[in-house]
Amino acid sequence: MERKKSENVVWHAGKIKKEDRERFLGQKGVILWFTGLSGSGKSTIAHELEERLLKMGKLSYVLDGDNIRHGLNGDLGFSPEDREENIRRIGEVAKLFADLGIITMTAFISPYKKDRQRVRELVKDGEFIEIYVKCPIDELKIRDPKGMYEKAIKGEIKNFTGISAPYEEPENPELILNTDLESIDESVEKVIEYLRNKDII
Ligand SMILES: Nc1ncnc2c1ncn2[C@@H]1O[C@H](COP(=O)(O)OS(=O)(=O)O)[C@@H](OP(=O)(O)O)[C@H]1O
Ligand SMILES: Nc1ncnc2c1ncn2[C@@H]1O[C@H](COP(=O)(O)OP(=O)(O)O)[C@@H](O)[C@H]1O
Repeated sequence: MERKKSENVVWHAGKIKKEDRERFLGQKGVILWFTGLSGSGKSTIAHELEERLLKMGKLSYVLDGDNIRHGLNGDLGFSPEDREENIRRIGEVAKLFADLGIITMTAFISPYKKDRQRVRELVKDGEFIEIYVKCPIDELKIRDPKGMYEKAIKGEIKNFTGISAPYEEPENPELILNTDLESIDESVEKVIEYLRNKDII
């Protein structure tokens, strides 16, 4: 989607920098970008991780459909163009949250490689952590908590990711969580270990 660049708008740099806020919080501001099919576990794992991090004294926040697709992106549907715009806006919001020093999690299918890559390029190296929440489609058809796959298979929902719309798998994600093989706790622990190893927490 072509967007008009803002003209005659001058960037105003604040006195307080990201590093100052990070020192204040005792953590690094990063984006944990969960990507994967509907029902793979993005939202479940992100919210569980948010709770675990808070118990450890670390501040995080989950951007997901509840606070984005019902609000900021309430005007967008599921065409390729709308999904692209969905991810573009979420990327910009996630960048702002990470700039605050918050461990920012996003839980969106984000099916297109180029859209995820564009978000990666918004922030510094190491600040975009792509987490592929992987689960075979056959398992998702069984989980199907909202009956969405059943409807999509019957053709009652058009362009449904994994059934009638594409999902482009990450090539080199920082982490892969196999939610058909590991428990929610094991996945959460893998992310915490990654954050510790990279001195993010
Ligand atoms: N056509 C189609 N394709 C895929 N998903 C669909 C579709 N229509 C509705 N839904 C429900 O919307 C949720 C996914 O929205 P996302 O914002 O994550 O999608 S995307 O990143 O823009 O592709 C996801 O809901 P949750 O699983 O509750 O997140 C889907 O079930
Ligand atoms: N190992 C697992 N990891 C994450 N979710 C799991 C796992 N096993 C079963 N589930 C279930 O799968 C569903 C995942 O739903 P959700 O987190 O909303 O997915 P998404 O955000 O990717 O659409 C939940 O009902 C969750 O309880």
